[in-house]
Amino acid sequence: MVKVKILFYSAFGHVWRMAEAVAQGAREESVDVQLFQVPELLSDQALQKSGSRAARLQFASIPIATEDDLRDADAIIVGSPTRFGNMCAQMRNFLDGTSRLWLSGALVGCVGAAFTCSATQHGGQEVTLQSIHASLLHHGMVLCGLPFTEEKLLTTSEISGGCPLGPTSIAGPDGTREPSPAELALCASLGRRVAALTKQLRA
Ligand SMILES: Cc1cc2nc3c(=O)[nH]c(=O)nc-3n(C[C@H](O)[C@H](O)[C@H](O)COP(=O)(O)O)c2cc1C
Repeated sequence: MVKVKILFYSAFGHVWRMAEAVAQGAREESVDVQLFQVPELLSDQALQKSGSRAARLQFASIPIATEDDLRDADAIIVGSPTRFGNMCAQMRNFLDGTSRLWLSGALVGCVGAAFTCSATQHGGQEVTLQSIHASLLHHGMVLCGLPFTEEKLLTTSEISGGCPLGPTSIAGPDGTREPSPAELALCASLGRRVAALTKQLRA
């Protein structure tokens, strides 16, 4: 069965919620879906101070990925919060630890995609997605995004994340805005698209 792996980091839960929606969409295509978070780099004390320790408890049961967990993936979908207009250090650190996969060409031809969340509407979402895409392309992966045939990409009546590079969400300056139904629908759509494309490539 086609294996779709979803890899994410989340400090306050927004990217985790998006990851669950991506997974739900992929499962609709009857593929094997696994969710992983990447290792934390901050101390418990630092997490406590930032207020993210409690939020992270909500998804503490999701396994922490190792490089080997990706070896048999047919598709990898990566989610990271936007940090200073880029992916977060935890995701960068994890991807930097995938040299053995790169050296063996294990991910060449694997399907890849990305999603992100930022505090502000123009806080660097597309640059973050591109930074993830660049790493996936270095592994020889085939990228999947969201076409403008996605109805929710053209929603004009509400402020919403999402772009052709992938699903996005806006947490708001104080982090209280949750991913909206339209944004989660785009996450699910990406999951479905990646799963369907991977099945076609593997057939
Ligand atoms: C160190 C740091 C840097 C950040 N940089 C940006 C940024 O460049 N643009 C932006 O809009 N939001 C920025 N944010 C806000 C995060 O993107 C936001 O907290 C995150 O998307 C929430 O996702 P999460 O709940 O999954 O952690 C930053 C947050 C932190 C802690």
